[in-house]
Amino acid sequence: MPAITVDSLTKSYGQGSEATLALEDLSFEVREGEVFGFLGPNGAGKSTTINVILDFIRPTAGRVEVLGMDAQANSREIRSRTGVLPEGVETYDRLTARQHLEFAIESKGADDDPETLLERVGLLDAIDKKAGGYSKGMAQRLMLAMALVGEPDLLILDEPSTGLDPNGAREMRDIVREENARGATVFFSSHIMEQVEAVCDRVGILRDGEMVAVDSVEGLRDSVGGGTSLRVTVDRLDDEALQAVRSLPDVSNVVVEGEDPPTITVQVQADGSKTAVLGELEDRGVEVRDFSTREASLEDVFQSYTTGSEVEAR
Ligand SMILES: Nc1ncnc2c1ncn2[C@@H]1O[C@H](COP(=O)(O)OP(=O)(O)OP(=O)(O)O)[C@@H](O)[C@H]1O
Repeated sequence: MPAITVDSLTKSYGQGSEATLALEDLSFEVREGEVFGFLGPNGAGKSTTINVILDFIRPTAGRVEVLGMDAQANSREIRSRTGVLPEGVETYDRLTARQHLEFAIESKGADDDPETLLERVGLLDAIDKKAGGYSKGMAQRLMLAMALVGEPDLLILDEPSTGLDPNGAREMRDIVREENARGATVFFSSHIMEQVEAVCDRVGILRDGEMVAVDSVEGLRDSVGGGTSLRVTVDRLDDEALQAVRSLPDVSNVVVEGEDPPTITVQVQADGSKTAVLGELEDRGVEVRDFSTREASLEDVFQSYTTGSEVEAR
């Protein structure tokens, strides 16, 4: 049984000409026991999906099942077995971290110890301080501790690294791993590939309300094929030159990265194709001002799936 099944989900906000189509016929599964990274740029529809999963908003069409139950009919039971780190801070200024946790523990009928949870998220020092005086990162740590209450079967984390410094982001990843090792399924959203590739078994890439890729981190890595990313700055760009580069063998993901100065990035698979790209541009009368190369990363895959229309997804 999958932990989450999203089936033909459509959500539009507003009506008539004012309507925004946030999700369009979205389908995917999160398997039991996996860490699933839900990636997409701002506005792709990640929070909307999470809000439907938790029955905070109702879909326009389609259906969602969570832990084998209907998301709408069984939302109460689903929430009792799920730990949620929502997007944006939702702490109460006048309550301390201990009071926040006591409240969460009582509402879930759990028997966790607030001190143990706060120690795990690195907030034990501030246990009796009011949340109103917390930094963004501290508030985020407190919200995470609340999500961990009651050893949930499913953790849903919406942009969990928001407000965290690099150390905090690393600790967050450690907690995701520990929770997963305990048996929890983890579903987390991010707009930064780097944050998900270290901990995720699989990644789904969302763009404009549609899933454009779902694969294991390994599979995505294979799709970059150990190639090289070449970045070229030129004096001008035209369609003919772009088309010529696109039609070269062993060249993919030709993306116009900037207009001023005109810059393109290209993924090349073979050693010779780098010179072929530069040669092709010069043959078309385009002057190469500068170029650099680096090993292609998953970030390149993410970028190629989520930017502009100048994309040739492989
Ligand atoms: N309550 C709302 N009313 C109208 N439009 C909305 C509402 N909530 C979201 N939208 C629109 O739906 C689309 C998807 O938004 P959503 O917040 O789900 O994206 P997201 O991927 O979570 O983005 P972010 O990374 O910025 O949080 C956007 O175009 C957004 O403007």
